[in-house]
Amino acid sequence: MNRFFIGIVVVSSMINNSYATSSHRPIIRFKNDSGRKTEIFWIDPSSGDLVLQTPGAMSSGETLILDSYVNHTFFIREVPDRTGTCNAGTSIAAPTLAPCKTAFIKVNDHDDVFHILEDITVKVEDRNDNDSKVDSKVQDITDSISSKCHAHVIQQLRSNKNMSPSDIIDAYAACAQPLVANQIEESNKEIHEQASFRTEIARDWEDYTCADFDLPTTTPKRKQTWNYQGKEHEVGVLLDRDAAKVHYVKNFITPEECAAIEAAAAPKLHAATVADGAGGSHLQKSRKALQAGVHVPWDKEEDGDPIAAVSRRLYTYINDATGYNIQEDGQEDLMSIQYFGRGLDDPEPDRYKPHCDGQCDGLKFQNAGRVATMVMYCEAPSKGGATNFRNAGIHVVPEVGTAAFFSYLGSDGITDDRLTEHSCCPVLEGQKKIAVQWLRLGVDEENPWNSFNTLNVKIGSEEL
Ligand SMILES: O=C(O)CCC(=O)C(=O)O
Ligand SMILES: [Fe+2]
Repeated sequence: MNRFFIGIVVVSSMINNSYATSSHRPIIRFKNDSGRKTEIFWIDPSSGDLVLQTPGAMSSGETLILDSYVNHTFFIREVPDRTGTCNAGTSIAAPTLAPCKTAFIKVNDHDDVFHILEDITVKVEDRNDNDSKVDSKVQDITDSISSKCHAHVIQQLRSNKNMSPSDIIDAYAACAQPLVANQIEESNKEIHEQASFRTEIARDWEDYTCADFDLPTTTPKRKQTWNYQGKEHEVGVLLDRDAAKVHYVKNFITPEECAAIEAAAAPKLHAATVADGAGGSHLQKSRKALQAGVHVPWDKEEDGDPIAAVSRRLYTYINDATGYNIQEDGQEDLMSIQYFGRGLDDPEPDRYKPHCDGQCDGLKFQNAGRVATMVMYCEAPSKGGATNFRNAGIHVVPEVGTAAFFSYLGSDGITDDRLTEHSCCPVLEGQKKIAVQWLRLGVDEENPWNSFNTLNVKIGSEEL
């Protein structure tokens, strides 16, 4: 076989359409950019059977073209090499016989290209991803509106030769306005459909990833080092957007610092609560853990107090990573959170379902809200308990001493649009102990965090 051949396989008849939810049949492409062999299966929704679409596996560089149906799901699997090993020769931490990586995708009504990447994650090239397609679509729309209105104005000019330049402009505007409004409505509808599709995929991803105890921490986009007081820390940059950053930082918290936080928390541990959306917070099923706030003794910082030391380190890291320039005055206490595993069969395990710590609605930031979080892992469970960012496809497996940092406010004052939504997967075996600092912007000594309710409205200033 010609070794420069880039295979393209077209399959159209292997999938039956009895479960189609739309008459549109998107043409989808799987492009194997993973550098290894993969197999793609269609999941038959009636039986759950995996139907192989790539007999003999798909080599790296090959493209598989399918005409599919909206809502159909495909399962992608890395094929072990001749030695039975997966991930061989990659930058992914790959001990021999590391588990083969897998992924799922769901088809929407676009003719999408699914790029299978090195770590068998899937990057979807859709209209949003592809600037040139967006540009040409915008061009098509403006061309269509302007040619319609041009014709309309010419017609008016023919019947009324005395039109003044301002009449002509008015006539053009009267024609274009409803067309533009109509187009905006159409676009909003499309954005809404895409958002609900993403939410659906994210829900599946959350369930699959939390159930996969062997899933490693997502491979960072890049690694860098952070130097603090003469010590180098490895940083993995997992997500790097202006309004949404996720990093891990290794060797961030010491056993002594963890012990000091846990000792201060021990007498005050109580069931954790969740903001109720009406300004207060209550016990909720979505969050099952024990927690206690730990006051940071800033006055003992100079004496080397371990809680103050790790707190200073985390404020410095967050300001270095974001430029927010957050000060410690008026901030929330450090929170010690503990989850206990009660076995694989526990119907209601300790966990924290997907949530945002602060505002993540893609809207203007409301003063005094949370803008960043530092989760520091002091004890790691043996099964479950990863921190999972389902909308960003990021999974952080707790490792004692490591911290997960995330921030959710852009430099333009607009908050993240759900990419930093995260969960603590069910903790099934062992214990997970973390120290969490939620950081706010706009609080200070005179306006501390608890002078605002959970809607960030200053207490006493609510409109009646
Ligand atoms: O347990 C974790 O990994 C995340 C905890 C969390 O999201 C929180 O306390 O806000
Ligand atoms: Fe959280």
